[in-house]
Amino acid sequence: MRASDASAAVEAPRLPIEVVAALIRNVQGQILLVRKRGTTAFMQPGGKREPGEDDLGALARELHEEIGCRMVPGSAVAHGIFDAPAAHEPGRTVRAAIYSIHVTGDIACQAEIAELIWLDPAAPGDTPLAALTRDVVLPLVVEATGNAQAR
Ligand SMILES: Nc1nc2c([nH]c(=O)n2[C@H]2C[C@H](O)[C@@H](COP(=O)(O)OP(=O)(O)OP(=O)(O)O)O2)c(=O)[nH]1
Repeated sequence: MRASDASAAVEAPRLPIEVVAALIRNVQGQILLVRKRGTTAFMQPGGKREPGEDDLGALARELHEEIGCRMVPGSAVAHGIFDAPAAHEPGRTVRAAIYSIHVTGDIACQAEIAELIWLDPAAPGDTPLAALTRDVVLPLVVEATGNAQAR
């Protein structure tokens, strides 16, 4: 390897891991989180887009693959795009387009999901959470809930 190649390898910026992520709430205001097989942190359902997919197409596919349910058409509300340290890949950043959505059908762990929980966003306790969920999603939900109660 030439010296210039070696330095390029060291200095090449690592692109963020781009995902779409779902914020799903029940009538009690709890949020749905999943834990993938072989991992410890709970996170938003979702994942990487496949070539040619738009955000909602990817989200609908990931939801069905991960938790078996369907996205209610027209229910998605975009919160924006947020960065956080990636949960499973040390040193990488995850860049997530986050959508609140409603779902229909039974919710149940599918192949790659080990566990799902409904978490009170105001009281996560010691639940192990991915950074995106802990530092972005929970504050989003708590702020939105506070604003709604203040009205
Ligand atoms: N879905 C999701 N991924 C997250 C969150 N937080 C976070 O760091 N990630 C990271 C973990 C992974 O590095 C990456 C998602 O990759 P993944 O492998 O689960 O995506 P995928 O289901 O599309 O899987 P694959 O096609 O690569 O097999 O984003 C989150 O809240 N939801």
